[in-house]
Amino acid sequence: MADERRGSGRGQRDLKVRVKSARGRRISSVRWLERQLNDPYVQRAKREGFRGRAAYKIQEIDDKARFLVPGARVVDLGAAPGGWAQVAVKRVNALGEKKGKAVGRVLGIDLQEIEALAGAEFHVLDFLDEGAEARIKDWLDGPADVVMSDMAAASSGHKRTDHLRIIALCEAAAALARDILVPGGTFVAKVLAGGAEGELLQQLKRDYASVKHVKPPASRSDSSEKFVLATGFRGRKDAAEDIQEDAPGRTSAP
Ligand SMILES: C[S@@+](CC[C@H](N)C(=O)[O-])C[C@H]1O[C@@H](n2cnc3c(N)ncnc32)[C@H](O)[C@@H]1O
Repeated sequence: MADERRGSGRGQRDLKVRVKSARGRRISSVRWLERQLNDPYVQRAKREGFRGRAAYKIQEIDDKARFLVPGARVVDLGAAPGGWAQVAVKRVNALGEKKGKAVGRVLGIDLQEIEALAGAEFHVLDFLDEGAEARIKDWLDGPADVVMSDMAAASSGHKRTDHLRIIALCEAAAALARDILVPGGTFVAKVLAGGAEGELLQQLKRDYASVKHVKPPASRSDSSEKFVLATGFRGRKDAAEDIQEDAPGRTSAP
């Protein structure tokens, strides 16, 4: 977090401290601190060893939809600092911990470096770069059961621009999901108010048995964020052929 101090007196200086929020916006540190101190999810994340309160968003979504199952192969887009990955690692490896059996896989990418996490593999990558999808496919080396995206571009301060940017990220994530998901797979991605719309929503409805928008309790009520949750990937004829070549016989997570 950037921290810049202006003003002369100490009280005045403290009040004028500015911090950079996760989205790059500058907000008052007083407001930010108040929010952190009063936020039960922030305190809980500290107690439970999560890297951020965002972890509870995917935990709550998955508590209802149950796609992070033991053995699942998960792609985590916009994974820094690693909260969603922590939840995924725990859930896809549950059998492994108990019985020492084959475990799931969590592959995360982000613009930023992510601190190592046992059970996950992280790469620094701009998902919008040409060739990003090919690199993820190379690293994954096989199909995925879940593609999840919490990617959010730095806020421009202009609602419509932010909405268009997040939809562009969501569209790119959906395109990857369409290429690598096994039949029955799940796609979950952050969108803003208005949700997935237009061609993206139509495409998701064609590709998945169920498409809905969810706002988990951990997502702040004053935030326009919500998530599109698409389950029961129908499979794509050509995608299915690619997947069979890579991993014969694989249809879904055990
Ligand atoms: C809200 S944070 C993700 C939090 C994460 N799910 C967690 O639980 O720790 C959004 C992330 O999206 C990443 N991001 C935004 N645009 C991206 C892009 N084009 N490629 C990769 N990551 C991107 C940002 O760097 C940021 O770390």
